[in-house]
Amino acid sequence: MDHAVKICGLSTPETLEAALQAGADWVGFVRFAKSPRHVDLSLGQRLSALAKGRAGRVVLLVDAEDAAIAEAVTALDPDLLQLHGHETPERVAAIRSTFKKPVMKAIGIAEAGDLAALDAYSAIADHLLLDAKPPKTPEALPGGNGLPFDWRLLTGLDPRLSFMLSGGLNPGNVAEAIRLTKARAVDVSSGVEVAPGVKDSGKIEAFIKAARAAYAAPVS
Ligand SMILES: O=C(O)c1ccccc1NCC(=O)[C@H](O)[C@H](O)COP(=O)(O)O
Repeated sequence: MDHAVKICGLSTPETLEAALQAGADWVGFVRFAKSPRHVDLSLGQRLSALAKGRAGRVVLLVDAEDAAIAEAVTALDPDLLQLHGHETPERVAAIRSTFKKPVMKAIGIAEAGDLAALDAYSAIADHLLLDAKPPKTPEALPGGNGLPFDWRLLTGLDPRLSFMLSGGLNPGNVAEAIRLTKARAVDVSSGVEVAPGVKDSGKIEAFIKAARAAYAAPVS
């Protein structure tokens, strides 16, 4: 995942094409009915087929049962499963083994103590996504809220730990986020939208360009 850029929550062929043309390494499709970015199986299948061989295809699931995972895997044929709920390390291991797909576990970070979860998940998941914890309001989504966490919390991490950074990134702050956290991969959803669930091709291009420039810059 070195220097990888993921655009999450794509739900139209036009914005997916913009992400692919701009050089996204990963594209994400959300399977969570309460999300404004949710794709049904038919649309997800169509979008995933458009991306096949051009970028890694990620299906995002939240505390999904095996049957729901099975239908998403069958229809969307993902290259990676992103688990964005409260899945335990045991559940992550079971999903990985049952579906024979690499998994990326999202871990919510709000304070230093949240980093304690990293050891258990890094032993099992293929990738870790460090994201902001959702606000404690009943209507908040488990992710995709456009909120950053305090990136300084990551400065003491073992430099060998590879993770994807997300939460409130946008074209204007992604370079600083990469510089501060040394994240080897970045992920965005709200920061390339004009309204919840409505992606903007220009913002997608700007985000990928800014991340690429940051990764090309000499390390300070
Ligand atoms: O995007 C959603 O609607 C969503 C719903 C449920 C769980 C996760 C969800 N999104 C996760 C992401 O898009 C990102 O991986 C991450 O949370 C960053 O989002 P953002 O802060 O909006 O860039």
